Amino acid sequence: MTDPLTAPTPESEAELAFEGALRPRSLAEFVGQQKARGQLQLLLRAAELQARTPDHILLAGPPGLGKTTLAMIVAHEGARPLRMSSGPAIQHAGDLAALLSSLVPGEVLFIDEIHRMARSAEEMLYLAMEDFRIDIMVGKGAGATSIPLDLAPFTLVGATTRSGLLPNPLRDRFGFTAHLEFYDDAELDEVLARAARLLGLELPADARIEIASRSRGTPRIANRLLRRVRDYALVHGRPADRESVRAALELYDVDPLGLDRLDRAVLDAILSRFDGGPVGLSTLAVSVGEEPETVESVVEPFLVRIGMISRTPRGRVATPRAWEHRGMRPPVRGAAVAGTLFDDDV
Ligand SMILES: Nc1ncnc2c1ncn2[C@@H]1O[C@H](COP(=O)(O)OP(=O)(O)OP(=O)(O)O)[C@@H](O)[C@H]1O
Repeated sequence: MTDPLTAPTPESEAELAFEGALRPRSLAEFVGQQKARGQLQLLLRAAELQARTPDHILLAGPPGLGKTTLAMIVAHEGARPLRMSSGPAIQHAGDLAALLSSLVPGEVLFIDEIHRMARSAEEMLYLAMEDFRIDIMVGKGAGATSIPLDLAPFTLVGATTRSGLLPNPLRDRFGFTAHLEFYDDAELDEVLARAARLLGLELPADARIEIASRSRGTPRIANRLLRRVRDYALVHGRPADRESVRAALELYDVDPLGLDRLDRAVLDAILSRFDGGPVGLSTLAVSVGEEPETVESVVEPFLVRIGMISRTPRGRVATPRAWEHRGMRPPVRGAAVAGTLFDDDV
């Protein structure tokens, strides 16, 4: 169901390679996120002046806004080695112990989707972050003992699309949290200009604006749309101009606001099946055949941001703009909205 153009993470090797080629390598090359960038710069410089490892860093925000890129930059700017892992890969404390005990001094450890790490590993991480030490449990039951193991000093960079799911003790151990925001059109224009330059593609300003406005505030999506436009121009022997952008994006079903199939399915479900809401998250996710997490972390933030839906204590509700955008009329409301409140995870 997820659209490959706007899917939260790369779905193929080719896509990964394409993303890799366009990834900024330094803070100076990193577009936008001015506040987070300035804060990070200060933190890295202070660590450098004191010849120590930088504080642990938490990067929070929707997919595709540059969390992995920033983790790589933290390593690159300090000429430190980088180890990459992810929450789902750490399902036992032992997985984390193996990872931590093999770090070299000064290494940057990036854990993507850190909110999905096993609880037992999370607890081990507290001590590791604070004291660069872990306790390894040996044996079972009454005879079990713990052996302390010193670790090399490291910087943990955690990334999460759901910072609210992180337990407070873990969140508190990060020296700095950057909340990445959606990019505005001017920033996406800059991302696209840079990408076009790297790809050796001539992309006029009006074509860039057209792509930027359909990129859901997300550099990953801007770069993907650019790739499709480049293909279109190549196959049709046309310049990558505004007409090519429009034709290519129409072909791929990306509407003028950047809504893709899943966004439209979610909106249509709220409008048609639930009379505009309120509807709870899991009911909504089931009705569009998606995981609640995808609806919550990928679809909703953007629809809320562009004023299509609002989150209320009783569930998701479509706004007048959503009715208008989908060319539908809101129903005439009676005394109560019936039949939608059978899940409580709003
Ligand atoms: N500020 C930026 N300037 C230029 N390009 C960017 C920027 N942020 C992201 N990108 C581009 O978008 C792509 C996706 O970024 P990245 O993988 O860092 O996102 P992410 O937030 O880690 O996503 P996920 O949550 O899915 O891991 C990168 O390949 C990079 O080319």
